[in-house]
Amino acid sequence: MDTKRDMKQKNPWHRQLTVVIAFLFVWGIIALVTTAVVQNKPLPKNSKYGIVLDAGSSHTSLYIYEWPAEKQNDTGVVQQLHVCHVKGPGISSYAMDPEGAGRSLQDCMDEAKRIIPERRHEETPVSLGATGGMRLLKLQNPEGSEKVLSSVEKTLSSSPFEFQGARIITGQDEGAYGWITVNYLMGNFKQGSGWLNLWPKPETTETLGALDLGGASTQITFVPEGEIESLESSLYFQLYGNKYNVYTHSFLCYGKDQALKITLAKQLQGHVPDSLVDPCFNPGFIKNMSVHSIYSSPCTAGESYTTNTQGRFLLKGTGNAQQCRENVKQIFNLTHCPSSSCSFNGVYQPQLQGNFGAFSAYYFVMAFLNLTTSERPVTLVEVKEKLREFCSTPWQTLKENFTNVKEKYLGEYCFSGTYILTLLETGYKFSPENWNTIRFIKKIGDSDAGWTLGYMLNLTNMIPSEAPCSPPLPHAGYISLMVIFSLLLMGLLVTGWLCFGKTTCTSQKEVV
Ligand SMILES: Nc1ncnc2c1ncn2[C@@H]1O[C@H](COP(=O)(O)OP(=O)(O)O)[C@@H](O)[C@H]1O
Ligand SMILES: [Ca+2]
Repeated sequence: MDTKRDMKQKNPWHRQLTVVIAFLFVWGIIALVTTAVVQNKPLPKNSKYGIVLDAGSSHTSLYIYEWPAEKQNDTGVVQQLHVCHVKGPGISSYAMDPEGAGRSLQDCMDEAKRIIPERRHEETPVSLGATGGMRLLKLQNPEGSEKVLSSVEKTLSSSPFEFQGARIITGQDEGAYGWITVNYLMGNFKQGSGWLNLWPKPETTETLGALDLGGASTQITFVPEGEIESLESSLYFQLYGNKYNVYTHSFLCYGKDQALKITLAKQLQGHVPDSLVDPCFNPGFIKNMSVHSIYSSPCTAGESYTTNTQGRFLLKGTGNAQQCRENVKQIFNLTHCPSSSCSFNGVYQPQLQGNFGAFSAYYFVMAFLNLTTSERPVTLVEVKEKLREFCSTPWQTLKENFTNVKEKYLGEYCFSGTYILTLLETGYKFSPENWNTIRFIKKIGDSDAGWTLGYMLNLTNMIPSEAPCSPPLPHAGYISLMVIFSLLLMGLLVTGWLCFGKTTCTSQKEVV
């Protein structure tokens, strides 16, 4: 005991040194933990925004998208923040009042100004894409369509946002961007990065086909199994390092509103009577129609006709789904096919492949008919049975049961449902066997299925062709590992020092 006390007395620095090292050790741990906590504190939300206006044949919608500024190249980070529905008809209806087209967008633009933080306005891209309605107007009245585009351009470019153009997009682009949207939202464009991704990626990643039904045009887009025979229907994408050969076709005039005009024109066969009995409308349904509204479209312009003196006729429903299907079938020409396989009107289509998401009017109509919400997929037989039952319901009963549904839509659901069935079965060749590959969808997550998101991702270069290089560990993981390893090292150091210190003491003791 005396020897020990002697030693401490002999070495007065020993205790102080231990205290200093212990203090440094504790301080070091506190510093490390504080750094980790501060570094991993969630950053304040730093979002960027983009605006796309979908100028459809029947209406215009303004979509606002949002994404975290630091992650814009990752897959699946862009989300729909808001949608504003423009009051009034689609911009193609303003050919006689082009200024009205631009004016109609103002309310939604003001709404976008309120929603997007002001400091982001200048850098927020805004663009407008017009689809089937404007494609038809351009065919019929090129000057009118230019005036309408200039008018909407004036409104958009006078907003504080970064104007990126107002243009008519091609049917091929409409199909392609719809396909990109649904697959982006489904997370199908998997990124290959990180140290855990040591395996080579499979050649083909499963993607979802896209079926879009509008009022003026309709698109089908999917990745087929083999080669795509026709160059004009073939798209090649390299996204996040994956390669895709995509088939797409857009049928102008086969949107449901134009298809109705063609179906009616086929029944009139150029002679307009005072009344037309039509199986595609409910029994008791009567509508006074103008002959001009049917024949003024470029989709029916080929047909010559003679009309009665008033230029109007009464459309009278009989509600017979089977006969309606026969009438609708007549607008699909199945007699010639110059390729190995076709959909209709001699248009090449490879064998259907994989699952499909059907959106836009496909969804509106099938949702109304209760053909989307079942736990299990609805069969083709059930769709036909539902249509038979719905079409035969008297118009008066429908009106009483669905007081909150727009009368224009309600009156057309029998035709629209039958048209969808015929387009999918007779047109695209879906059968009872692969009918269950179709899902009728409105949204994926919080974002609407449609072409606008894909359009914006492309316009702003947000889908890289190669997977972006990212560090093998996420930031939080990196900091945590650094702290753990540092603690381990310090622990080792202290243990070593204590042991070393003890040995020295012991040997000192022995020596003393
Ligand atoms: N609730 C609804 N029920 C039935 N049809 C609807 C409903 N909402 C929209 N539609 C229809 O969806 C279609 C949308 O087409 P739109 O995008 O305007 O045309 P396009 O894509 O051919 O330019 C129109 O036929 C419109 O009448
Ligand atoms: Ca559309």
